[in-house]
Formats: sequence, structure tokens, C-alpha cells
Amino acid sequence: MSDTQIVSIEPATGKEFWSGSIGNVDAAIEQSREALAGWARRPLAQRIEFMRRFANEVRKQADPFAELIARETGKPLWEARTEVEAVINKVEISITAYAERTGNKKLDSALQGTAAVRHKPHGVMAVLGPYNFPAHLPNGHIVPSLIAGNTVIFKPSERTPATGEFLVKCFHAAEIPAGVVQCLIGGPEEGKELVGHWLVDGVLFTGSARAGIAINRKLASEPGKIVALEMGGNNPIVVLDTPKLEDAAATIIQSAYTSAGQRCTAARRLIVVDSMYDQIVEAVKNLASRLIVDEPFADPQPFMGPVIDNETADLLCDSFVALMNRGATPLMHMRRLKEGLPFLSPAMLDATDMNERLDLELFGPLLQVIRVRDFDEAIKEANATRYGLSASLIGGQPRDFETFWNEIRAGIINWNRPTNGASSAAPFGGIGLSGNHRPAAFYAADYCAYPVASTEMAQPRASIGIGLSEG
Ligand SMILES: NC(=O)c1ccc[n+]([C@@H]2O[C@H](COP(=O)([O-])OP(=O)(O)OC[C@H]3O[C@@H](n4cnc5c(N)ncnc54)[C@H](O)[C@@H]3O)[C@@H](O)[C@H]2O)c1
Ligand SMILES: O=CCC[C@H](NC(=O)CCC(=O)O)C(=O)O
Repeated sequence: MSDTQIVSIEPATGKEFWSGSIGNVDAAIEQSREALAGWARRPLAQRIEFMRRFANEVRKQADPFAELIARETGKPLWEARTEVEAVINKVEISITAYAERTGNKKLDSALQGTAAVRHKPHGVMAVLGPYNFPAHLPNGHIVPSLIAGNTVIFKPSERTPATGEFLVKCFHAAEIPAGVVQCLIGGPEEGKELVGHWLVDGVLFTGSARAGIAINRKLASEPGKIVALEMGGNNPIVVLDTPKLEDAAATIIQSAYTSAGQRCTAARRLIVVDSMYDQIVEAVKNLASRLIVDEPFADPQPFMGPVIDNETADLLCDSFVALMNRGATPLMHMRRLKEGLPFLSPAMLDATDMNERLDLELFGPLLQVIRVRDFDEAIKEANATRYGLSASLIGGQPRDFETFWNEIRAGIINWNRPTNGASSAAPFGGIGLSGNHRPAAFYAADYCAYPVASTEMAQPRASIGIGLSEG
């Protein structure tokens, strides 16, 4: 990345494969504002029709789109295909969500006229995207914003600009006017400029807690700007008694290592009751040793690819050593698998005896195991985080899950299912450092429009019944 250019590097090869000029924030905002009135005034049915055309464009381009995502992020092609599928599915889900959560309502009341609730768009929305789901997650803000009548400036992650550009081209191929949705190439500086610009009405952010907090701080004196923060997690997966060891291990592996652990919902902490500890750790190790880590287009397809870049791989390896230095015991070492490239082996250490466990999101294939005496201690341990995105319970009885659900502080609480792989048809967000109570997915409709209450009569009809002198 230079002052004027952004370069995208393929994680699996280290080769530069895309470069583009950093966009002009003021010009993008001007274009977005110009397009706003025309877009917002279109009938909802027309905006919906445009979204369906967009879904069709993505469907037509599904193969090259998935290949691009796989190349730019390093995720396996099979997984990139599921991301493209999620982009397409987002359209119908968002149409339903808009009707259900932000639709218009008329409340009849004869004497007072008609009471109505309707929704309006906020205006110009800045969407700031992460690198791990460079199409699906920003799209989860863009589609509901456009349905509601907002215009959008999407700034993809500086590490996945090509995917961002491709996504926006699909909107334009659907004949959505250029000013209605734009791709602004840039890094954190352009992100900051967008956030602070007085002509931006909303900031829809998906990324790290560090950047989310900076955005929140910057907007402290602008209460009128809508801000949705979808941030990271330090997610627990708790294991109680279960006879299904292999299934439990597979669920743990999926939770911790899918996308090379680069999911906000990835399990970071495996909390196991004493009676299950040896069997579970052994089963996870056995299965993990068979996971294929390879480049996205390899045959057979890998379970996971590299992490996003060498800097991230170095940071994760250093974190592994730092945890050992603070008292953690390695159970599976984190290894660099290919010289000079960010391929990492799935890693696991036992953090039970650490003096102080660090409440950080380590965004990669690194799982920390904590041995506990019983369920009470497991719940206490699971809640020992400032984050609160997702949590899973493996094993136990229905009453255990009821207790887990009641006690755990998180936005997603699962039973015998992975911590990740959340549904777009449900709300998706967390508490604490994971979010600001504006969940995305089905509930994205809520932050894309604001409600307006009206009481209405065709003619004025009023009388002052009290406090008038004779006249
Ligand atoms: N909760 C969710 O829905 C969700 C989903 C995916 C990823 N994530 C989180 O995202 C992180 C990984 O993504 P990342 O490394 O790309 O995140 P990041 O925070 O580094 O960057 C996200 C976006 O914000 C921009 N940005 C960075 N600093 C900014 C600032 N101060 N002001 C304005 N914009 C700024 C970046 O350029 C990028 O476009 C992980 O923490 C992960 O948990 C959360
Ligand atoms: O990396 C973070 C989220 C990954 C993913 N979540 C979703 O896809 C949410 C659904 C949506 O926003 O439509 C997961 O949980 O694995």
C-alpha cells in the first residue's frame, strides 16, 4: 500500500494480483448525496426489483466471484462458493426482514384520526468491511441499506479490495445507478474520513474491536449518526458429559479452525469438565492431525487455507509462544507449513495453569483449552470475557442447556452445534466488545431505517374544551 495505491497480495502464493488507486472520499460523498433523493423516492417495489436483479448478476458470475474470493483471502474454493451463495441469499432474506421489521403500519382510531408508523432511510451510509468475509458481510449491510432507500459508499478492507470492487460491479451490472452504491478503495485513513464526514449519516462497520471502539469514540459527539458495530469475539465452547466423542471433536474442530480460525464466531476457548478432558483433547488432536491445510484450489480440497498474510501469521506464532511463556502448555504446536507463506497448522494449548488468561481475540487457528471441575466453573470461565458474540455447549441434558442459555452473556448461544456458521435469517451480533446492540443479518433492517410516527386527518377537526374565555 502506497499513499495513492492499494495492492492486493494472494496469501497462498505471496504474489501481487491486483492494484488500484485510493478513492477520493469527498467526491464519493458528493455523488452519493446527489443520488440519494432519486433512490429514496423510488417505490419500494422498484428497489426490491433492483436487488433481485443484483442477485441474478451474482448468480451469473458465481464461478469467477468465488475464484476471486478464494484467491484474495486464501480460503478454500468450496468455502468461497458458500460465501457467494450467502451473498445471493441475502437479498430475499433482507426483503422479508424489511417487511417484517420496518414495514408500514396503520393504526385506526376514529376520534384521533389515523395513526401510522412508517420508516425513512437515514441517507448516505458508509459501509466498512473486513477481510475475512469480504463480500458476504459488507453485503449484509449494503442490501438492507439499499432496500430501505439509503445510498451506500462501501470501503472494502485494504486487504481485499478486488472482492469489494467485484461486488459493487455486480450492483452496477443490475443497473443500479453508479452513485447509489459505490466502492471506495482505501485503508483505515479513508475509513476514518468517511466516519467523521458531516455528510455521512450512518456508519455500518464490521471488523476488530480496536477499530470499532475508535469509531465509537470518534462519533461520541454525533449522536445523530446511526452506528452499527459488528466486532470480534473470544468465544467459548464448553464440553460436558457426552458419549458422542467423535461428533463432539468434529464440532470443536469446525468451531475453532474453519476459515483457519478467521471468523468472528470462531471458538477461541475450549472449556472442558475434568471427567471429559483426556478423551476430548485426544479426540480433537486426532482429528486435527488429519486436517488438510493447502492452497484454495488444491485437489483434494483443503479444510483450511493460509491466514491472510505473513504479518498475521507471525503475530499468531508469537502469541503462541507468549502464551507458553505465561504458563500455557502446548498440546499442538503452531507451525509455519510453507516457507515464506502464511500457512499455519491448527494449534492448541492448555491455558488452565496460566497466572492470568488474556482476554484477547487471536484471529487464527489457535485454541486455548481450560480444564474445569464442574458446570458452574465452566459457566464462570465462559463468561470471563469482555466480548460476548457466540458460545456453544456440547453434551449435557436439556436442563443444562437451559442453565447455559440463562447464564451465558452472548448474542448467539448454541447447543451441540458449532459456535460459527450463524444463520442470516436470525439476528447476528454480540454484546460487550462484540457489538453495540445493533445486530446484523435479519435485524440489519432495524438500523437501515428510522421509524416515523404520524397521526393524520383529511381535514382539521379540533376543539378546545377547556381554558377558553367566553367569546
Ligand atoms: N461481528 C461480525 O460480524 C464480524 C464479522 C467478520 C469479522 N469480524 C471481525 O473483524 C476482524 C477482522 O477483520 P479486519 O482485520 O479486516 O478488521 P479491521 O478492524 O482491521 O478493519 C475493518 C475495516 O475497518 C477499516 N478501519 C480500520 N480502522 C479504522 C478506523 N479507525 N476508522 C474507520 N475505519 C477503520 C479497515 O480499513 C477495514 O475496512 C476480527 O476482529 C473479526 O472478529 C467481525
Ligand atoms: O466472521 C464472522 C461471521 C461469520 C459467520 N456469520 C454469518 O454469516 C452471519 C450471518 C449474516 O450476517 O448473514 C459465522 O457465524 O460463521
